[in-house]
Amino acid sequence: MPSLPNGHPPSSQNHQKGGKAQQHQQQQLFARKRLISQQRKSLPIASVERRIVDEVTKNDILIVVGETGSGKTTQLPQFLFNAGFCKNGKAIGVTQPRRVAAVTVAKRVAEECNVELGQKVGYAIRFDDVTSSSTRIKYMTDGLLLREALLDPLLSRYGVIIVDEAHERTVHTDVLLGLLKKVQLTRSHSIATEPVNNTKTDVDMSNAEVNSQRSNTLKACQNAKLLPLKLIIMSASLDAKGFSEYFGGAKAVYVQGRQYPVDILYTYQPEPDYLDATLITIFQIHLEEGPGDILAFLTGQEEIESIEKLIHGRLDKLPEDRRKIITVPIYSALPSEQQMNAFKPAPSGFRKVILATNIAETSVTIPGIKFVIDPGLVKARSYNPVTGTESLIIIPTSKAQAQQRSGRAGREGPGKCFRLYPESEFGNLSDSTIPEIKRCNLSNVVLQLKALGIDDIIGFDFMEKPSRMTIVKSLEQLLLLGALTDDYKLSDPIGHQMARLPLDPIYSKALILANEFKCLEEMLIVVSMLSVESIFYFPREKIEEARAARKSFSSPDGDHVTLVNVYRASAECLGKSRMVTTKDKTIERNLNKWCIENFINARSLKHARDIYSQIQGHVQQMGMSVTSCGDDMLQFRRCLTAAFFLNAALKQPDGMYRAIASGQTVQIHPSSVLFRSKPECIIFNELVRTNHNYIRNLTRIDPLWLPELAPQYYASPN
Ligand SMILES: Nc1ncnc2c1ncn2[C@@H]1O[C@H](COP(=O)(O)OP(=O)(O)OP(=O)(O)O)[C@@H](O)[C@H]1O
Repeated sequence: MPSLPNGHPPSSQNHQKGGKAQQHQQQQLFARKRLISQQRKSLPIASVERRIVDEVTKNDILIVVGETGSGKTTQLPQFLFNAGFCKNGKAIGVTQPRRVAAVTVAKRVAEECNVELGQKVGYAIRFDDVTSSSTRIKYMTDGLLLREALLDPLLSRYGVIIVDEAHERTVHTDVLLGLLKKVQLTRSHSIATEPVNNTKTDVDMSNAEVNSQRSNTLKACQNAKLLPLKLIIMSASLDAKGFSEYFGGAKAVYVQGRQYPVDILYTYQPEPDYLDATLITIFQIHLEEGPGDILAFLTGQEEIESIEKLIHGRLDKLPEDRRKIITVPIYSALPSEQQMNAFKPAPSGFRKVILATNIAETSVTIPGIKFVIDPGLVKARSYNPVTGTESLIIIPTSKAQAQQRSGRAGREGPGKCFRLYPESEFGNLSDSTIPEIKRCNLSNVVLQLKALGIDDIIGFDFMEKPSRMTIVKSLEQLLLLGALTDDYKLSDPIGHQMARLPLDPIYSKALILANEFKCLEEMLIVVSMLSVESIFYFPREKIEEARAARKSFSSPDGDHVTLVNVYRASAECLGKSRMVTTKDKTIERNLNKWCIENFINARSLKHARDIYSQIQGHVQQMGMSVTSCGDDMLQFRRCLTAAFFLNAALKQPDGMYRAIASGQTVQIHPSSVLFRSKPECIIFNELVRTNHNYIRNLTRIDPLWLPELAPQYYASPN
């Protein structure tokens, strides 16, 4: 019998209490299992299990289209597992465009299968792998599967790959589709074999190990008879015809029926201010509708934060008993643990209002959501290959996106979706979203394809080809960054190192250079801080105090050094080493306090610190040592120039700037610490297009450094 801490045996009363509690817990568990089993049986897909298994058996490529919530993501992999598709030791891989979906769906499926997460069912996303050698159903982001292909070019550990939410057409999905087509063809022609088991991820290995593993895998596959790869393309809002044509007339299966109805409501008139309309709708639902949580779609972190404040401001004016609302933000720049808060139930009696970007648009089931508010807008990437500039713009959603958004309601019972535009406008929306590959800089894609051994990028079998000009521009950029040799092959070691870092090529190069310039610590800080949104926080009611607080960190050298100052100060305030992490509760409390006092966005800073430690792990694995240049900011600015030389701008007589590479006229964003001083020459990280071309995140440089540090670009006669 276990004894209590004071040495006494537990009393029989305690024992009884423990026994009752345990019994109650067991009853609850049993009831939950029964509920889940009933839910599964009632899903529309449950009635076609046999048919789906037959179709997958007969067809190597299958397109599955079914209503949102019909059970595709959670059930189909289980059907295939139960039908014996993993008997040969192979796994079923399911890709998702977003991390949050991969994680939450894996958790649900593990629960449905009654197994521990990471065993039979697991997930893997960038920086977080919850799988083991026994994992047979693996949810992951599409980007992660692409990285796996770097080491295992024939994806030999998978018997089935399901590309879920293919309608989203992210850049990764499109590249993956082309790659999977090629892998499938190669695998069906290969001879003889044993499964190739890679348990290491690329970051665990040195360059030589990576190359040797790739070539071993290739040899094993060539000498081996790999089972053909089964490929399933899935979505609720898919252009099945287009996908079928791309895959040589692949068969499409339609799963009929939805679980619960969702009422769609439109406004009579277009709304002049969608944020205000969102706010009004939230309160209308709260005051007039029955119980149920609300999911509102907004376009970004800043909007989410401002609506959050407005909600709380208005709540204060309501009678005490009507104030029971909790707000939960969810957007991609939020760390995964914080994203998971959206999935936790609201305290009893409270209504949860989730303020989300399109990150919560597909695949996820957020328990409790009954009402969806959709203003019909989304922030999307846009790329101009002529100037080589990428920017984020707010555009109307497509019909497919609107359908996905409404599909987040009606998953546990009937729901309502409030579209904040007239019904006539819905008819004018485009059917599907323009594939991201047609509206972004492709340097990352080209680098990945080169690392996969695919050299002919223009000839690659994309479902929809990006423009030739965009590809050429990306090749040029990679050449200038030193990732490619003169004959456009991946350079060694720089190109290989850049491909292994899970960052934009320009940031990967910045880290490699910083290692040489002995300021890797500062560059890691900058890359981490630039990976999150809005470090500084300017509440309207305390704007002067917030400005004064920022001034205390400001550097006349520019925004990058200012970010380094913030990061260092945050660590110093904790009295720890500079690189302290934020896992400890006391540290977290101190950090929060410090952030409030200094008008720093605590969420963003914590996220930046987490990213810092993750990338630090990567660069250390690659053999780099994280040294600091201390206060020698000259050295650091020179390094920034060597890395971001493509984004240099010169002041013009009228006070505007000319971006040297694109020739565009740009101006300094008012949020920059250099807004007033307007130095002669600067490098910048971001071009934001509103009614002006604004540049953000700047550093003052000496123009003479450009030909010295980037002779490949500035010393050439062109
Ligand atoms: N985490 C969860 N908690 C509660 N119920 C869930 C959860 N995940 C899934 N479900 C239930 O399972 C149903 C099917 O979900 P699933 O994600 O498989 O549907 P889907 O057809 O893939 O939808 P979508 O096209 O929107 O991704 C949901 O409607 C919901 O009832």
